[in-house]
Amino acid sequence: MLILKDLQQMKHNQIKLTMMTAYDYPSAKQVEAAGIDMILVGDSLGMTVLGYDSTVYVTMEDMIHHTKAVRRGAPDTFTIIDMPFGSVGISDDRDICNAVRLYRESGAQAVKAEGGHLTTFIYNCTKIGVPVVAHLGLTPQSAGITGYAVQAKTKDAALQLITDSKAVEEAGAVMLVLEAVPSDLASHISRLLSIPVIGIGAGRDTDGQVLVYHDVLNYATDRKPKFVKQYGDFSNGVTALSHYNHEVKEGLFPTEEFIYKTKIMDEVEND
Ligand SMILES: Nc1nc(=O)c2c([nH]1)NC[C@@H]1CN(c3ccc(C(=O)N[C@@H](CCC(=O)O)C(=O)O)cc3)CN21
Ligand SMILES: CC(C)C(=O)C(=O)O
Ligand SMILES: [Mg+2]
Repeated sequence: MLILKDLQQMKHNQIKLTMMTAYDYPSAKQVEAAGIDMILVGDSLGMTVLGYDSTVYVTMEDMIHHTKAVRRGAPDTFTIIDMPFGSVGISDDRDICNAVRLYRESGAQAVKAEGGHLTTFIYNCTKIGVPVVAHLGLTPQSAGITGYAVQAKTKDAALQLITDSKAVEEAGAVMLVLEAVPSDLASHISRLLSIPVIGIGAGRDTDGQVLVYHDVLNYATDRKPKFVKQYGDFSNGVTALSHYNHEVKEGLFPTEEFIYKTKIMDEVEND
């Protein structure tokens, strides 16, 4: 498995870092088999696999449950667990207890938390040995306030994002995810920081990219952000399921090859 040091070294060797979300055993197996560097068990699982219209309903238990399955599917891939809404940013003691619990119960190699206000939290985690990935720009847990719009479009907001990025690095963040920000700004921040900057909707000059598994594979997602490129098509699963439905209704399935055959009823009836 690539460890944190390897991943951080890749930035300095100018090798692009790849990250993809996974939420369960089969998706994790596929991401690992594809050779992707890192898995993010995103709280996007609330939308992609649990069917909520927002990430704010995702619980600590949801995150741990899904991450344990991911670890079984991808035991050799560096895995990051999202801290769900309400589990961080409330009070220093609670925040760190939640990070410790997610880290040790899930088996993930790092926790990720949204927002530039978390420098104390990042510092406290780092001090006791929990690696933290920071997430700035569009932070979906705050969508109730910001919506899902591109962030840092004004000069003040751009300067604030630069300040926050520097601050999370100084607090000890091991990596930074930048979501939905102008590409020139993301490029600047990537050069400014020593830690890897992973972009989603942040242009091509970040140190790496992350996308959501279900978006990349067109797997029953509702709407796609502009930054999504679809590389595969799992929606054709519906065609297969319709075919199954039809064959059972018409008595076409199961055929001989799928049937257990004995003469057991001869014996039962001759008794
Ligand atoms: N399937 C999925 N993919 C994601 O990338 C994702 C999730 N779910 N859930 C958690 C967050 C939410 N994210 C989102 C959700 C919507 C937009 C979106 O619709 N953006 C619009 C712009 C909207 C606006 O300007 O107001 C776009 O066209 O990109 C972006 C990011 C990213 N994350
Ligand atoms: C979109 C990525 C960065 C994320 O936080 C998630 O999938 O939850
Ligand atoms: Mg997330």
